[in-house]
Amino acid sequence: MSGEAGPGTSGPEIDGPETAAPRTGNPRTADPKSGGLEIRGLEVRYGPVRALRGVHLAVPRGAVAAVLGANGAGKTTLLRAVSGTLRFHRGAITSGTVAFGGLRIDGVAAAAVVRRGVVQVPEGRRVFARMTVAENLRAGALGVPGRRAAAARERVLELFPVLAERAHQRAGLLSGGEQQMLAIGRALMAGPSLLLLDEPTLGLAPLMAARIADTVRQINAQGTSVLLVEQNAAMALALAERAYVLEVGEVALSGPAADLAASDEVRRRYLGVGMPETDRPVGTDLGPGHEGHERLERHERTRLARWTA
Ligand SMILES: Nc1ncnc2c1ncn2[C@@H]1O[C@H](COP(=O)(O)OP(=O)(O)OP(=O)(O)O)[C@@H](O)[C@H]1O
Repeated sequence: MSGEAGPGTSGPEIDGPETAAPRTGNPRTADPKSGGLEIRGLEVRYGPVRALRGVHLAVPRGAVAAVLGANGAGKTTLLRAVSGTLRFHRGAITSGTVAFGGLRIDGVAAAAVVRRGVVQVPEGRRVFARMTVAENLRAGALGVPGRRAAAARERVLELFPVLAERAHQRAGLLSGGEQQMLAIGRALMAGPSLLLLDEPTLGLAPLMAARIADTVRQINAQGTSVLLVEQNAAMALALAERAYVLEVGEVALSGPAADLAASDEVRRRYLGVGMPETDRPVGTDLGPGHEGHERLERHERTRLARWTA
């Protein structure tokens, strides 16, 4: 990683790549009550492509942490490594650990990671387009006991009243912003302790993006931790307590979000280039992992079919 992105250019409070390790020791022995996410020395590969290297990151319980970085920096890969969905994209953790609530979750199947309370909202608002809004929400509550699912549904509809109004509409007919609300709502149906959000404002008009940001704040205020990946650096730094900047698969900078927002380095490289992709139409940001999304969707459909059979 380039030395130019180190602490010298960014103020004393910001950790450079060498000092980004979280405080706790072995995740196997970490305090389960801490409830936080701890990533240590993470390396991820897609076949010969190394997408992440030596990544340390922590999201304490109840916190919002943001991950910034240019296209291809490895942000989505990081979320996949946490949610156990790498294998749907032909990727694998080749080194390091991911722990949540003091227990290792690397190597744990995606459905089991959800049961541990970690749920990802994938990039590109992957709602089930042909299913209704209500069916999409129900799909998010697979395996959740009835009473808890009903409470989760109530919470979701309170956060997003428009989803109640559109309950019987096909998800594919919703606007981009409404689809994003549905994608977040579906994730919340599982009652997560940690929500992984991948570019939730991508392609949305500024007003809708601000609404989504408000909702993220609300969700966090209700007790859910958030790991937020965003190219809209200004928004992410305003929401998060702590932030990480990924560059070509490595943590180049990390520290309190306010310090990063004030750093010349971050201002020059990431602020003011906040939303370069707002012109992209909703749902077309497929990138190299597109096939994987389809595999993941097939996997979810199979689970759904088993459940409804
Ligand atoms: N399924 C895949 N197969 C092979 N390479 C992949 C796959 N998914 C991602 N990559 C590669 O891994 C690296 C990190 O990609 P990733 O999508 O995690 O970056 P990102 O920061 O989320 O970028 P973006 O903002 O464009 O989504 C890139 O070099 C990308 O080309």
